[in-house]
Amino acid sequence: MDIVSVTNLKKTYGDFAAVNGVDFSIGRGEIFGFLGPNGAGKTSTINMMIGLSKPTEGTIIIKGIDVRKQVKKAQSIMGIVPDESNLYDELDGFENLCFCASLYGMRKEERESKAKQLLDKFRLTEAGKRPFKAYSKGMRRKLVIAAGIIHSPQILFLDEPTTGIDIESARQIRELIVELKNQGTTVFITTHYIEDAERICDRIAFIVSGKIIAIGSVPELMESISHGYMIRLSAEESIMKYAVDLQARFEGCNINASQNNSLVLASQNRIPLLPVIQYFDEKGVSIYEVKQLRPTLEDVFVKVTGIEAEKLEKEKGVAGK
Ligand SMILES: Nc1ncnc2c1ncn2[C@@H]1O[C@H](COP(=O)(O)OP(=O)(O)OP(=O)(O)O)[C@@H](O)[C@H]1O
Repeated sequence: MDIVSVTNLKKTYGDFAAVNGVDFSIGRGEIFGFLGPNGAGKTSTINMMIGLSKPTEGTIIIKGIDVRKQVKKAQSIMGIVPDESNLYDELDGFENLCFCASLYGMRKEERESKAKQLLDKFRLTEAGKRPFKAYSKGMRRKLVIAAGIIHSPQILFLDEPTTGIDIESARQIRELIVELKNQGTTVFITTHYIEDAERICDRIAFIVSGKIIAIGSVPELMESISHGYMIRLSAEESIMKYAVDLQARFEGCNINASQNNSLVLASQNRIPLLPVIQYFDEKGVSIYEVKQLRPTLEDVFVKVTGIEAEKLEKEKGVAGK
């Protein structure tokens, strides 16, 4: 059952359409990812969904609530984690969390115990006594996320949660997102890290220039590009010299050199393995590995967007990734 339904969403700044007719829905308990390069319209979309900015056109319904008409009611079931910190520099970690909890009407005892629990979960118990301004980038991001989930929201919005932070903090954040999903929370996440999207998202939308150009689960997106069949053969010695002969024998196969002592066979049809192995056997060459190669989400992204995956990840300064 869908908890979010977005229809024909548009945001224009003057003549420029930052979000240009976007439609998607999110199932309850799903992790839904928005993946796209700088300026694609990710933050503009999330800001409209959380009621921070008004759509130029379109509707956003969250758990039956029209966000444009009942923004406060919709926000009461949301957790919001912006890409920039929204916490107080002078307050310590514990005080910041308690303050956020008080905004959601949580009682003193409940907010203090939840704040302690979250500091512990993010391994920030010691840091919880220090002012927020003394935190590293990774610690800041973790505390902002803790503040966004302190009231146990039904749907969590995360804008670029792992951008520019250390590997360990990014891993802890991914684990937490999956844990929240397992407890029934729906998660909307924007990212330009293909690997993050592939690892944790149930469904992903690729957004470029304000439009969704592909949407689906990771396997669905992978199936959407015609890749044919590819296998890689690895031997103890160089087998490149057999490439021309192999190509002549196995019609429709393209043979490419891979690294070291490997060859890659590609074909639009299934490649019969036994005759290929027998061929090498007859030549006295033993094949120690045969691996089927599948397209990655990165291949799909590059194919449907025409944007190099490396460019996408380099855009935001990925120190520590
Ligand atoms: N307030 C604004 N006024 C004018 N243009 C804006 C405004 N906010 C965003 N834009 C433009 O809208 C486009 C989409 O911006 P948005 O921040 O939504 O993209 P994004 O996908 O989140 O990018 P990034 O990964 O860089 O954060 C960009 O071209 C941006 O310059």
